[in-house]
Amino acid sequence: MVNANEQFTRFIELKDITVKSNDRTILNIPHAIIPTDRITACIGPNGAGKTTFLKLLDGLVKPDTGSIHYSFLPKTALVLHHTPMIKASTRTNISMATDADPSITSSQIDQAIHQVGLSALASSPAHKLSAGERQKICLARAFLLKPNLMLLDEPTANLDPQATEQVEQLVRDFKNSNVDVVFSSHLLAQVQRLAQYVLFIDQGEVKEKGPVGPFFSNPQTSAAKRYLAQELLID
Ligand SMILES: Nc1ncnc2c1ncn2[C@@H]1O[C@H](COP(=O)(O)OP(=O)(O)OP(=O)(O)O)[C@@H](O)[C@H]1O
Repeated sequence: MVNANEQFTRFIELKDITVKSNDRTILNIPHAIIPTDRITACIGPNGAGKTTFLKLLDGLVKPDTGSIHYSFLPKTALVLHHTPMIKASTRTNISMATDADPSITSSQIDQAIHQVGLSALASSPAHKLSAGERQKICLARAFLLKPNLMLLDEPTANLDPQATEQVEQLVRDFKNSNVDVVFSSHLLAQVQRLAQYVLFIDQGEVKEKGPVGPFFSNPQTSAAKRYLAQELLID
């Protein structure tokens, strides 16, 4: 059931979710709603469970208990950080999306390369590109799969400010072309720039959630207060 104060047009509802690994509980979410009609950020300390959470939404990780209800027919694309490139051109790496969807056309590939700003590097060896350029390859490949929900795990990890800005703009472009986005990040300023909604995950639990503004100005839980204070020290 959706909280009466929070009217979402598209959302994912989790009930009684646990994800375990070797008897260790990695996620424990009795109930949570993730609005996908707005850009949603997952934040929390290292090892909190953010990547596992995104994999769960993607279906890559199956819950040990509980259920996930999508208010729409999900077609997800998950982009993990540190995705390796094959030793081939940018275009070939992006074309690998056709393995998952053979109906992708050559002109759609060109369009995706153009959209992420890699036209000049289309023939360059992908494994020699910068971290930012490689991330754009991953985003282009994911976008080609025509998802309605992009799940991005730390999409600007290890990127410089200029590449970060470009990737953030691509995320906005995705949203503007009706692709919902849920992303994880350790960059609080980025979350405030990009997201409208935030989920604070700590020790495998969604400890706090809500619109970005109130979360940052007035966090409710001691765990979120502590996390924000510590992150701001190193931001
Ligand atoms: N395949 C796995 N097998 C065993 N343990 C795992 C596995 N994947 C994740 N974990 C554990 O689950 C916990 C959550 O990991 P996860 O990568 O989801 O956290 P995170 O919040 O994304 O961390 P970070 O911010 O460091 O990327 C960690 O303690 C991790 O060691």
